[in-house]
Amino acid sequence: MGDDLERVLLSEEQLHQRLDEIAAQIDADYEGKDLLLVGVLKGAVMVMADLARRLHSSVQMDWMAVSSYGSGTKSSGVVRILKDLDADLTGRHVLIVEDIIDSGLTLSWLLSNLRSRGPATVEIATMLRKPEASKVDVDVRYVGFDIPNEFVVGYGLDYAEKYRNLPFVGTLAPHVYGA
Ligand SMILES: O=P(O)(O)OC[C@H]1O[C@H](OP(=O)(O)OP(=O)(O)O)[C@H](O)[C@@H]1O
Ligand SMILES: Nc1nc2[nH]cnc2c(=O)[nH]1
Repeated sequence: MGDDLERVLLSEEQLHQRLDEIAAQIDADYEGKDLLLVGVLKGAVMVMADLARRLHSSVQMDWMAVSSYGSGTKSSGVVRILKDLDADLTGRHVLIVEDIIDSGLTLSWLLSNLRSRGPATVEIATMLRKPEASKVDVDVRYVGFDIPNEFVVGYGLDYAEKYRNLPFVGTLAPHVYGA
């Protein structure tokens, strides 16, 4: 995989240090409350696993898989549920866990979908956020890193289903895109 990478944007150590800080914040914010973490497949698998292990209280974890009806690489904001949650959200404290917010359209849809299920609270944690996300009115409680508007892979993020298992976040060399 090494030859396919252009540069490392965030090292494994940087990601883990930031997760330590975010987990401490979440522990403090949800003290005495039952928390349900909702991971958005597939990209959020790494951040979910690493974040959940850092939390001191016992949390529940559930998963959703969604697909945007966008053409090409852009999300359209029209979302189809491929796998729904098992949990009933009524009265629950829900924390959506994402790997990246790019256009923000997926999350905006997800937020209103989950809010309609009667939870006590719904908040969002994302490892990465791109500048475009600021155009959508979504309040993100926990952000790992604000990154430039570049296509990134690793730590759950793929290009054509590859590179998800890289332990860091990086950019791809032009030859990978066929340039
Ligand atoms: O803010 P947006 O522009 O809507 O993009 C963000 C979404 O894109 C990625 O998922 P993707 O559709 O690539 O699926 P994956 O997690 O299975 O790779 C990511 O995990 C977010 O869910
Ligand atoms: N792999 C990957 N998926 C994304 N989905 C939205 N933005 C990105 C990105 O930069 N990389």
